Amino acid sequence: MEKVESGSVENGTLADFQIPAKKLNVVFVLGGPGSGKGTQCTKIVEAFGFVHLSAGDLLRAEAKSGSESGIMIDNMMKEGKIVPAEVTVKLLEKAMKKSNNDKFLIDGFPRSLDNRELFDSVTGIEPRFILFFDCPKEEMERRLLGRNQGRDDDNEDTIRKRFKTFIETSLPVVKFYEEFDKVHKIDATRTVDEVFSSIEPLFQEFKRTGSELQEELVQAILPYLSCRLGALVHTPFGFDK
Ligand SMILES: Nc1ncnc2c1ncn2[C@@H]1O[C@H](COP(=O)(O)OP(=O)(O)OP(=O)(O)O)[C@@H](O)[C@H]1O
Ligand SMILES: Nc1ccn([C@@H]2O[C@H](COP(=O)(O)O)[C@@H](O)[C@H]2O)c(=O)n1
Repeated sequence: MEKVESGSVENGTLADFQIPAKKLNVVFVLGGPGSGKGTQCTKIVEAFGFVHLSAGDLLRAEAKSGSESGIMIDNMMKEGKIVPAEVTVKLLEKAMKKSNNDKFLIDGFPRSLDNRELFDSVTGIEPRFILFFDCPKEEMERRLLGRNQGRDDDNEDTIRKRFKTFIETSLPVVKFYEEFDKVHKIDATRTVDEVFSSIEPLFQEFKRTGSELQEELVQAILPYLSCRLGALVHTPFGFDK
């Protein structure tokens, strides 16, 4: 098993992170397979400027990358099993360090008590709260079979295994956080917009200010501006003909 380099951690902070762990805003998004986590994360990102990190997406990308652990990840996902925490935490840590943002929605994580414990000891990050999408199995199954995104695990056999893992391994994480009053349980059976309306108030404190929106705009147009500047420098008389 690959081990997370402990050299990357200093006093509960990610050493090469620009922002101390305590100042990062992390929300964990949990719920059964197909309960609508990814769909709502997209809407939260649009409205509140979070970075969306889906543990499942990171694992799928790693599986495709041809890395040493790729085949093991692929096999575990096909069996609906939880990939060893060392692998998933490392991928999340890497993705978080790459971002300048201080607000992260971590979707589909922690999926086991092992996931939770390792993330805590490696990053020192305490989640602000946990969104838990509550949805009956029949509705989740209907949604997964209709998703049509070419996922290898959206078939009846793997879906059955994913539900079993969810009940046996992931629900204990929700119970853990319930003890600390950190869980917002959301009725996920409603329409996408209704579900979003019910979670929106939980994110009001993260509403972007005017200057943050301005900064985002500057960041978005910077690559274009530097490209134009480069063109000007290389054009005789300093302008395009
Ligand atoms: N409230 C909703 N009502 C009906 N369909 C929905 C709703 N939310 C999401 N869906 C649809 O259900 C399917 C699963 O949604 P989504 O991918 O967001 O779930 P998920 O919880 O992220 O699943 P997984 O854990 O398997 O990645 C998608 O096809 C999505 O369009
Ligand atoms: N923390 C996690 C998250 C996911 N997995 C594996 O990925 C599969 C797909 O996850 P989705 O969130 O995209 O549905 C899941 O069934 C697990 O096999 C994991 O191991 N650990």
